[in-house]
Amino acid sequence: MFDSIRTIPVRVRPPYDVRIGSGLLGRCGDYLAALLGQRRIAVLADDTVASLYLDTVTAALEDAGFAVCSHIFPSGEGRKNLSTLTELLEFLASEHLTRTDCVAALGGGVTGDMAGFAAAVYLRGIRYVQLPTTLLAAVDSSVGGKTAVDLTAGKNLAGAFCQPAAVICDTDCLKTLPPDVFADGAAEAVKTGVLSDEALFALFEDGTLTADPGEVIARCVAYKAGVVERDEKEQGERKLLNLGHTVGHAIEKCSGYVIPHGHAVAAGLAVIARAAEALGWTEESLAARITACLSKNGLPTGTDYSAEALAEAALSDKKRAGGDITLVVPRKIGHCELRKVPVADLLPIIRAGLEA
Ligand SMILES: NC(=O)c1ccc[n+]([C@@H]2O[C@H](COP(=O)([O-])OP(=O)(O)OC[C@H]3O[C@@H](n4cnc5c(N)ncnc54)[C@H](O)[C@@H]3O)[C@@H](O)[C@H]2O)c1
Ligand SMILES: O=C(O)C(=O)C[C@@H](O)[C@H](O)[C@H](O)COP(=O)(O)O
Ligand SMILES: [Zn+2]
Repeated sequence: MFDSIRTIPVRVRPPYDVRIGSGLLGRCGDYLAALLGQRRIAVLADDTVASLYLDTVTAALEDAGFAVCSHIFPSGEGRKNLSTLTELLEFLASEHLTRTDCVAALGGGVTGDMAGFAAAVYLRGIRYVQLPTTLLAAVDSSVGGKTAVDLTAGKNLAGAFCQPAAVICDTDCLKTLPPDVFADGAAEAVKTGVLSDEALFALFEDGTLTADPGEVIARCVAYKAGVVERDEKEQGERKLLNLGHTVGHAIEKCSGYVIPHGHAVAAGLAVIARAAEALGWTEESLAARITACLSKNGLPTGTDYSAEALAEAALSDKKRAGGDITLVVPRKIGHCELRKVPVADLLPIIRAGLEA
């Protein structure tokens, strides 16, 4: 028997559902056929994920009447670039996909971001669905419609807002994740807990994440869906979802994208929490609580890169506007704020977070 399916609506225009449960990949065909009508679908996956799940997904889609083609590319953030995007677009064109057809992003956040971007620009936009297979993609990247690739100058610098038509999250996929990749997802989940409320954050302090990931995914998705519904194009509130990312993206860039996103965000979250406490912006002992929670989930709480290197790398951040940059500052669990500071202040702020 299958576990129950949790369904979280995302009320953007047009709205879509995030379905979370065990065994969903093997049953995705009928659901998608009912949603999209039977048509052609291009499944895009990295090599690791393809070897694990492509046969299951292809069979489920074909059984439901879809004509399926698939394209496999090498895994890793180092491949989230314009060259792979071009490869995906050329594949869709070579298969003569039309505007009534669909793309399926089968994989983690790298695949979801790139396949979503390809779907956003191919023929000026065709529909796509997210089939997240990492914890990070389940709790964060598959929802909300941010798609992107990295440029030499920095992280996610070319992209589009483009919402998926559906998100189908099969929690069984988490069973094949290496511990470090599971931890990457924990970083975004802890971030969500800090933004959301004490009750969600407590789940990551007490180990519920590993005991009941379906519940945690549903709660993180519900929080993110609310933010996206209120501010789809990141004009204000949605910037809060970048908590830990100013320094996190800088760490990724300094490492040449060898340090994965989740680990970098964890370190970035610890740095901004310590800086905020040292500068008197936040309640005492919050940084210690956040860093303890990150450690408990197998994540780093610091970095070897210098404040100078990180501040320089952060200059390409999308929250920079002219001479100012907007930071996401934790005040207490369940309350973070946007704080605009002169770019020149970034170095002493990061230094405070590294030294505290
Ligand atoms: N669009 C958004 O809102 C958003 C949000 C958060 C992060 N992101 C992006 O997501 C990316 C990180 O995503 P990620 O951590 O999922 O990385 P990823 O997609 O590279 O996956 C990590 C590794 O796990 C492997 N993998 C995936 N599923 C597996 C499974 N079930 N079993 C075994 N191995 C599996 C992959 O092949 C890869 O090697 C970054 O590029 C980040 O910028 C985007
Ligand atoms: O959905 C959002 O909004 C986020 O900021 C979620 C982040 O976890 C994610 O890493 C996102 O890709 C960052 O976007 P960026 O605009 O800062 O590149
Ligand atoms: Zn992120």
